[in-house]
Amino acid sequence: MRQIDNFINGVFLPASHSRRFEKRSPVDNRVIASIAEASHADVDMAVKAARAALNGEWGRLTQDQRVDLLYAVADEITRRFDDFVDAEMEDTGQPEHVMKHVFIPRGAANFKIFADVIKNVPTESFMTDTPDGRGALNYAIRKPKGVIGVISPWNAPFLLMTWKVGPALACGNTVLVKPSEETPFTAALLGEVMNKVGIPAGVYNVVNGFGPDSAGEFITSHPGVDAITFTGETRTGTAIMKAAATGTRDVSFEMGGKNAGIVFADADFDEAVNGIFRSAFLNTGQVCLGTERVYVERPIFDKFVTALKAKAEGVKFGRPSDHGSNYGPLISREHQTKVLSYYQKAVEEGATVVTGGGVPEMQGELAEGNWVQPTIWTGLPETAAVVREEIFGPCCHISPFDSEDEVVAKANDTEYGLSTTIWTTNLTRAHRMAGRIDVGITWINSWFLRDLRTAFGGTKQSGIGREGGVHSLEFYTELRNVCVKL
Ligand SMILES: NC(=O)C1=CN([C@@H]2O[C@H](COP(=O)(O)OP(=O)(O)OC[C@H]3O[C@@H](n4cnc5c(N)ncnc54)[C@H](O)[C@@H]3O)[C@@H](O)[C@H]2O)C=CC1
Ligand SMILES: O=C(O)/C=C/C=C(\O)C(=O)O
Repeated sequence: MRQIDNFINGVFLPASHSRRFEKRSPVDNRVIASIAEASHADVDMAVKAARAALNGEWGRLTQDQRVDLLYAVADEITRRFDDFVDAEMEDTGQPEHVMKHVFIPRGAANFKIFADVIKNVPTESFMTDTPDGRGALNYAIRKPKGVIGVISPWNAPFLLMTWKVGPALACGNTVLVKPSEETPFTAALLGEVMNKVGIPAGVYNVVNGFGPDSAGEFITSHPGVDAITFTGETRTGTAIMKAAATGTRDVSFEMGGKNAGIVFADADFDEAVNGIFRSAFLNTGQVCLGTERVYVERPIFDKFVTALKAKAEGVKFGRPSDHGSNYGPLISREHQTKVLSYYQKAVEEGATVVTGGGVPEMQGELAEGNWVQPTIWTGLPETAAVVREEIFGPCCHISPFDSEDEVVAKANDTEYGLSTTIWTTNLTRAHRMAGRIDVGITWINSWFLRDLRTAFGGTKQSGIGREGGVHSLEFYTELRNVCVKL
């Protein structure tokens, strides 16, 4: 059984009040780890360590030295690739191929890309006229914002945590990370990496625990934290925003979604089916960018539903490392209960259950895991709860549509605005649609195809701010203007 401690000032420490909590495996609900729950005093100690590093060795490094260290972090993650894959598989129960090809390589990339960005992105300068004709030069310099609170979720723990830590460190900040209580493993492993490559003590700190009245709230309400970056549920974002208002700290939020997938009759049919299958069911549907509302142009509606059903019924449930398995459980019993309550609600609302709707039959210890079937519904109005509310499970509702105006109106009729995926061979229409759908990220004939230089974030209740490439620099640095009279 793993013992996970907090990582403060370069040292793994148990909680000062000795409290610990259990971590269970999603595949069979066995207790697989004991986690130190950070106290208020631990968080305070971590904030002080982060501040001291900022004012000490870390703050004195040149940009080139910092960049070299971040490259070393990425290389060390790659050298310990199998450890990270194993830890994340154990934590989330998700298949090995997803860890190996998406989530863990992305963690390493998150350090490299922002090391490159900080090195290569210029700041602005202006030559300014003055009344005496001598002129002035204005130029901007970037300064780290300070101690950054990083609050991250459980669905892609390493990817989403490093997506914040990478740019924060590249910009010269120090961080205080609170991974989700459901998935603390890789944040702890990253502490070992930081020590190994020589990141100064206090730059990267991890405190474990829960949200309210625990490590999450202790971070967001701590006056020594200069800015907060959060990924998680919209209602948690609301609570964090209130906490951040004290001291008027800056926030960057990536939150929920109820994303639409749109398939036109002229789409490459097989590619569209595969694309929507991935977007609805990857990671057992626990992807903020995932598609829970699918709209298919009427002439191909029945054929599309049949094809997606066949793919959903082809998944192989099992442990991440089981040969031949390609489908994992939900993260927790609590989340399984939530998702199954929506499966029940869909039936009560009159849905046609095309496939799924329950729990697969699992053998032996696996029968105790948080499994649910990939589920497809049709026949519901746009007002149905399962069509409006984020479920965050492997399920989607499919409706037919007859016109572009109709589908744009339906796609936009939500409080969220994170992403959409559009499938068509008519690129003129695709570009037009991209301008009309109110989301932060539109994929055309693709989904979750990421270029880390691009702006990432949501409109409406899906987020505040953009991260990625230069946009991350806007959040993780203060731009200061210097005016020189010539
Ligand atoms: N827009 C995006 O990029 C993404 C959004 N998400 C969203 O995340 C959600 C799933 O993740 P969860 O971990 O369930 O989200 P959550 O909001 O329950 O928890 C996220 C983190 O916030 C912490 N937390 C909870 N209450 C807090 C409080 N009052 N103060 C400070 N910290 C607090 C939790 O302990 C956890 O570390 C979904 O809604 C999903 O859409 C997930 C991934 C990406
Ligand atoms: O690519 C990103 O930066 C964000 C990805 C989000 C997920 O992987 C997720 O929500 O699962």
